[in-house]
Amino acid sequence: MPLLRSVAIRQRTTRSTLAVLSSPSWQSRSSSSSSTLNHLPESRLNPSPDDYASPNFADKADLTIYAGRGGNGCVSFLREAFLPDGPPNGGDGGAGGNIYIQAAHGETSLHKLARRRFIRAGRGKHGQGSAKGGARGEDVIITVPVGTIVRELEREDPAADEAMNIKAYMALQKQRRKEELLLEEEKRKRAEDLGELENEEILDRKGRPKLAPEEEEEDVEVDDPTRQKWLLYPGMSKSEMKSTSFPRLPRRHPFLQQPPAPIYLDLSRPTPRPILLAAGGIGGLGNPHFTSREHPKPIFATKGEEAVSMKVTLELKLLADVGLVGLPNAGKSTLLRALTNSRTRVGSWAFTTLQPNIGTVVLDKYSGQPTARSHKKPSVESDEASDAALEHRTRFTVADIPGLIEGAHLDRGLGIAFLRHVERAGVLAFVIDLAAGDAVTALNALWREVGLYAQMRDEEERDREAESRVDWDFASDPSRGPINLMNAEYSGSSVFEGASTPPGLHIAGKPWFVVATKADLPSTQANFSELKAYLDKITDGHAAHPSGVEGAWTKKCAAIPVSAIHGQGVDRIVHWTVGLLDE
Ligand SMILES: Nc1nc2c(ncn2[C@@H]2O[C@H](COP(=O)(O)OP(=O)(O)OP(=O)(O)O)[C@@H](O)[C@H]2O)c(=O)[nH]1
Ligand SMILES: [Mg+2]
Repeated sequence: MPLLRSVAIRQRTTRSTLAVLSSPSWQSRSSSSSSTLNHLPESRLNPSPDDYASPNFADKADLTIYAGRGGNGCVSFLREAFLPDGPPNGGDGGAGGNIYIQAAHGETSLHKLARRRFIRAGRGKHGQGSAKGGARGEDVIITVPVGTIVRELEREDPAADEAMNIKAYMALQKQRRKEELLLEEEKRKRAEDLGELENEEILDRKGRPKLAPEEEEEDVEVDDPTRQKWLLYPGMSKSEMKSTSFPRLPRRHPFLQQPPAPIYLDLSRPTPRPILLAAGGIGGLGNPHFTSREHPKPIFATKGEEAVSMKVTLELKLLADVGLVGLPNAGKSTLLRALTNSRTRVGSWAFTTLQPNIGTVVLDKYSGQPTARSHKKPSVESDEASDAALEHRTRFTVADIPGLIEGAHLDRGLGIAFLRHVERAGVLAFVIDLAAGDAVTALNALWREVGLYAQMRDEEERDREAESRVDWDFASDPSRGPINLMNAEYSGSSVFEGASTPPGLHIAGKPWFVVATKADLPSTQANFSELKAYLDKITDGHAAHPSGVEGAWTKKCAAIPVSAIHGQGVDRIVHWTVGLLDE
């Protein structure tokens, strides 16, 4: 045993000496793998490709949500010594859990929801004997990032269907009774016309008019849907069940009204309170509710209501103030690093960035004193909170998205999936690599993709609106429409107002500027001067807006030369952006 131990110790020492011996080579290997891809010294702005933070991210999630169904009422009677036939004491069923949605600042991604796919609220517990009511089902609150859009795709509402069935059944019964009465009257008239002899044949023994045989056959019994809602004392036979007469179903009102279909929510601000998506089913009533003279000992209770289930799709549009748009490898991520504290990935190949990144530019250095002053006067329409934010702008956010390539609007590359994040940005910054060919051509190519994407979105939005309009007509109920509980902007009405706005203007109308990056590289001067001349022409109105959209923003098209990798010229971007944001 001691021998074994000594061998083990020796092995360990040899391994550790090996480690010591090999440490220089290991270090050199690690330094080579973590070195940058260019000759420049490694820094925060020129990091090695593996020096980055990559949070989990998803900007879409399809969910199926199930509200909880109500618990059943209970049929029970008090049983005590010397009290063989006690009064009914069945408890009521608990209500099912509701599903709410809430937008909160802490959330940044939908990846957790995308993985969950199904969300169920708790079901209400059944009532019990001794007048014990069932517990309520547990509610669920879905927390999403600010900037999420919720769209309902499909809904199943068994309670509403049941109510419809009952209504239809009632109408049918009424109609049938009316017809019967008419028939009776007719027969009586006929009987009066004929002599008393035939009279005996037509009227049956009770004096009611006899029905013709074929009429009796036609009379098909339709099952009473209200019977489905009752729950009978356990252990009763089917025939007993059929023969039991039930009282009228009591009218129940849910505590929370199910919002009408289709739900459409634009959660562009944090919601102070959760918003209801699916209301849980109502709990059933216990048998004491049905005690009456005819039913002194009711052997029935009502079942809990089935609850709504629906398919919803969540889409996150990041709410950044500035969107960086550029070809792959243009230097967007480096620029984001230079502007903010972001640790997004940087690499010298196309499609380094695979997911949108958001960074925050802190203007006040956390002192509460903005360095770049906002000159915005408070506007009347916007509410106080946003005014306050504008008055003391201490920070703004920048979104870096994967590079766009030609044909991105046709879903080539990665860009299209992420262009929607730029859609909401207040300002667009086109990042153009001065060392990668003609800057004007690059700018035009980028604008073309963005413009085509914008037009496509407009068409999509219009189609969607048309579809929902058809639905409303069908329902012939003007109050039904996409609800927007937040009073947040409903893009269907505010942005896309039919033929009055040219397609694509909601993006082309945004203020924009060009960041001409990699200006530190040799022979980029001429390229920059050409770009600047082109932008001046656009501002003066001698050249058309590169997107080709009429009425697009051409107020002050600027080009700012920077070297993001050295952090030079970046301050100008900050000042220029604040100026545009406060326009
Ligand atoms: N010389 C120089 N190189 C730069 C500058 N900015 C970025 N680069 C380099 O350009 C390469 C691409 O930079 P990224 O920031 O990853 O480019 P990107 O636009 O985010 O690329 P994708 O994410 O693939 O679209 C990297 O090797 C950077 O070091 C700059 O100002 N000067
Ligand atoms: Mg990138």
